[in-house]
Amino acid sequence: MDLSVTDFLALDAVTVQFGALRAVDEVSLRVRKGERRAIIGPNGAGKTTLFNAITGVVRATTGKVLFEGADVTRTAIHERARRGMSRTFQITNLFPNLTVAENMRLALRGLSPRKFSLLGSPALNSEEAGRADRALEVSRLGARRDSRVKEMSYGEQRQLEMAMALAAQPRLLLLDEPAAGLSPSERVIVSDIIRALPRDLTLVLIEHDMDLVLSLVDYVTVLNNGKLLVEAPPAEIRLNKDVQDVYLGKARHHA
Ligand SMILES: Nc1ncnc2c1ncn2[C@@H]1O[C@H](COP(=O)(O)OP(=O)(O)OP(=O)(O)O)[C@@H](O)[C@H]1O
Repeated sequence: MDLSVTDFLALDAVTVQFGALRAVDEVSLRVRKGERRAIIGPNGAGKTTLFNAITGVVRATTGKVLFEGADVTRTAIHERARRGMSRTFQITNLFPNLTVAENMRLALRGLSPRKFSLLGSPALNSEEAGRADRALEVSRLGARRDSRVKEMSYGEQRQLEMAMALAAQPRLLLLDEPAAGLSPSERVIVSDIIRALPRDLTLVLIEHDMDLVLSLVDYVTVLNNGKLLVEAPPAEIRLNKDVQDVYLGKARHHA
């Protein structure tokens, strides 16, 4: 077996502890290059904390995170980003008074809005501008470059977040609830965008909408109380009794 293919992203017994709470409890998983993986589970299961441990927002208390064979467990966020990890957040992270193009510039330069206003509007070089344009096209915002973020729909704002994450040309893209808060028609747009992403881009996504998620991914990891409950292809997930008890049952009660 080719280890460089099988172990694109590997978590070995990762635990993230907040005081007495094990938000993530000895989770091990392997994601292959080009795979599309969903992380699902009820509220508080540890999904976002697991994302944070992968990207470096929090450090694993114990266990290891390996990215393309390198141990990145203690590596800073920006260094993990430089190695090819990119993510979106559950809550939008945009600058509402700036245009789409200006937000893209900030994302590419990693600047704060304060520095941005002090420096004016530093132009992108042609390679960066090309990347920004391609990411906007893929995210179906090619015609919205000059729109102010605050004038766009929430769905378009989520698309812009995706464009900003894609502009970094990641090899691993992590999407935290990309369809949360969207209308049914906006969900269709976001799922079409995700489906059309290059197949060699490895994708890990958290999503509460089961129909959406099961139609997008190759494999599903279910967390419950910080622990890995089930790993299976989408077709098996709906039929799994443990998943029905723990996840679908709770989701029905929420509805
Ligand atoms: N910084 C923190 N300090 C203390 N506890 C935290 C922190 N971050 C998360 N938690 C707790 O860890 C547990 C897991 O939270 P997490 O946000 O990872 O779950 P989740 O599966 O993403 O939930 P949701 O679906 O509601 O977003 C929860 O009990 C949460 O309250």
